[in-house]
Amino acid sequence: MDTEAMTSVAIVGPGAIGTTIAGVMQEAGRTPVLCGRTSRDSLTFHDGDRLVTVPGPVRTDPEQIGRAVDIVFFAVKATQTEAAADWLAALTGPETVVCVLQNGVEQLETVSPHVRSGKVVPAVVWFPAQTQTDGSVRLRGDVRLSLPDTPLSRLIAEALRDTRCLVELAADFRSLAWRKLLQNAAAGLMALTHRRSGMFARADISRLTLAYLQECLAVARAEGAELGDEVPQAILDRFLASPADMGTSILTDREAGRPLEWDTRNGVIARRGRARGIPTPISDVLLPLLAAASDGPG
Ligand SMILES: NC(=O)C1=CN([C@@H]2O[C@H](COP(=O)(O)OP(=O)(O)OC[C@H]3O[C@@H](n4cnc5c(N)ncnc54)[C@H](OP(=O)(O)O)[C@@H]3O)[C@@H](O)[C@H]2O)C=CC1
Ligand SMILES: CC(C)(CO)C(=O)C(=O)O
Repeated sequence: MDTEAMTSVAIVGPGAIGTTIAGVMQEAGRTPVLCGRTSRDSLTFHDGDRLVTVPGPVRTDPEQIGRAVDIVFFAVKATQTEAAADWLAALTGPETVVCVLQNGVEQLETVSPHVRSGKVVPAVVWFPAQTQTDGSVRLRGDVRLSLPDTPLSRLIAEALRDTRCLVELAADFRSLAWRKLLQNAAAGLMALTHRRSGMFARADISRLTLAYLQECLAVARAEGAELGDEVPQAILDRFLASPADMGTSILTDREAGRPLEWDTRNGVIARRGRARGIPTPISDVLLPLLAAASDGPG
């Protein structure tokens, strides 16, 4: 994998995040192989200024994949990892590197068992993107990823070189990943209320968010994340500074009646807290509500 020209790239999960990464590669003159669940001729994303079309087709049958690629961006929801595992089997060989574009702190545990090379790079995805009713993707921020500072991550950064996706190699990836998880955990409140960022301006929601983030922070620190006392307020301030109509991918799923990534984004706090003897009373109330909003009878 010495030169850019030789690097073959596939995107599994051409949704909001997968389409954005396909789009930035397309802008730089590199068209990835698109692998999804729904057959489509092309993908489109726009950011207000630019509209980018990525030629397809979106392939839907892993058995039609003839050979392994160099790099896979794996961007299905965490709830869809098992169902998409056949793509990983078809696309990966001994040298393939899989970069997991999912929220959470457990990508290595959940995705590695499906990757024969064992070469898996977790990512923190910082940008908001949302699929619109016409199937196009709306990008609402600068395209930015953080990866652990390792040789495998440098191959991913190289594949995205000269695109508008900023790739940061983080010395303390664990802390960054937990910082992002805390943001996602708080965003889970939007899925419960069916409201967008504007709701954080309510005094009662602000108080609940801060109390919940304190609980999450205690667990994150016990897990080895180095996060300061200012983090809960900084996360709340970020929601307050966002456009009032800014949503989150778990709210998009809630509105579409799809399964929610509640365990990956919120359940993990209670699970890890329990394992470390840290009480999580707020999670203990929120989790059954998120779980019931996602799965099961009624
Ligand atoms: N959206 C955002 O702003 C952000 C999302 N994230 C995280 O990124 C990850 C991806 O989220 P997002 O892009 O929003 O999710 P989307 O639901 O928009 O995209 C998921 C894509 O995966 C496809 N898919 C589902 N099952 C399979 C399968 N078995 N095989 C192949 N493709 C499949 C879906 O197909 P179909 O179209 O048929 O449903 C869809 O195209 C999540 O972990 C999320 O939390 C992180 C930061 C920001
Ligand atoms: C964009 C962001 C940060 C909002 O919570 C996110 O991670 C998501 O939508 O899943």
